[in-house]
Amino acid sequence: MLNSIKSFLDIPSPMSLPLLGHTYLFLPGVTSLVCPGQRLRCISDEPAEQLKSASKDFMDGLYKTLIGPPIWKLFETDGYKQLKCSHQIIYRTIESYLKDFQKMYKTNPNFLKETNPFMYTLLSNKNLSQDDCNMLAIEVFLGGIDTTATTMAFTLHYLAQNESVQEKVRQNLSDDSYLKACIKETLRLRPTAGANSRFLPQDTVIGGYLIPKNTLVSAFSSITSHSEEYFKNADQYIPDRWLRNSNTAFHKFASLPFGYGPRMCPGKRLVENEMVILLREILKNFKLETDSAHIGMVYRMNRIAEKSINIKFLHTNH
Ligand code: HEM
Repeated sequence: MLNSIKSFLDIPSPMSLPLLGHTYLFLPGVTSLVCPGQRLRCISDEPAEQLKSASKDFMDGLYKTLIGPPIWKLFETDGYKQLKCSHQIIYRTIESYLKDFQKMYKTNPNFLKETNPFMYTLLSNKNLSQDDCNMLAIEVFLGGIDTTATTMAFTLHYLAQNESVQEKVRQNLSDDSYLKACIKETLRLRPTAGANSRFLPQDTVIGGYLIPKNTLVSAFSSITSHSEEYFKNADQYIPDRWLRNSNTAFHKFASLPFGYGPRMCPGKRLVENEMVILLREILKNFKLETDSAHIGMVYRMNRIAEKSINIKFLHTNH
């Protein structure tokens, strides 16, 4: 059955979400041009704070708006108001930054190409309108906020819980592969996306069933990634299973935290690098401890921790 996931996730379907008078384009490939750290570095402190709180409201508002019957189409519900207000803040902030980049593109395109290839690619694409550029830039922020924060927080939680794994990370800090294995193991146990979904553009046979065109099909890899059928000791945090030299083999579609195919997450490489850099700095300087035992996930727009993740950071030189 897992092999059949490929048949529909591989569909190069264009996807757009018309909302709030704009169209979210989700163009594959475009956001993958963002360098690590760039999306945070180009925004100064105060607007970054505003964006942070607006993006939380945006995710909450979007969830409340899309989860129930669409009464927001008849009148503005509280969720819709939250969504609209946060969207305006995000849109205005990004728009003003984009204007600065546009000036730079006109006066010194080569400098922009070197220092911000993402913005250069957006602005030099003649098929994109001003609104398209704004929406794609917004995607880079919104696509990566909750997902990255949740994965970071859970990785710190698992490392705090598993002292021997934490020590092994510290001993292998110069080599990214063990830290990457920890991130993969966090995403296996606590993936921020419950499922990967596609609307079928044509009638498609999946796992022996004929599914009609336009049906929304979801592969719940958050279930298979937790299943003993695919992972031995599935409930345990064992990053070693992801190392190249480990003897454990498992199906490549059993854990798909970044999706698969033309619409898979374009932020994957960026976020892996960001998290490795941050985790390495934290573990160099701090020993992690926690009193929390099990922390599950709840569904919002992305899956997030069901409660606060509390971690003690103890200076290693004390
Ligand atoms: C741990 C962090 C992240 C996780 C777990 C994650 C996960 C995902 C998943 C599961 C999808 C849907 C893939 C599919 O349907 O096949 C997705 C799509 C997307 N992600 Fe991420 N993501 C993360 C970070 C980021 C970051 C940092 C960015 C931006 C820099 C980003 C931008 C996007 C965009 C734009 C899409 C839509 C792609 C499309 O539809 O073509 N993500 N992500």
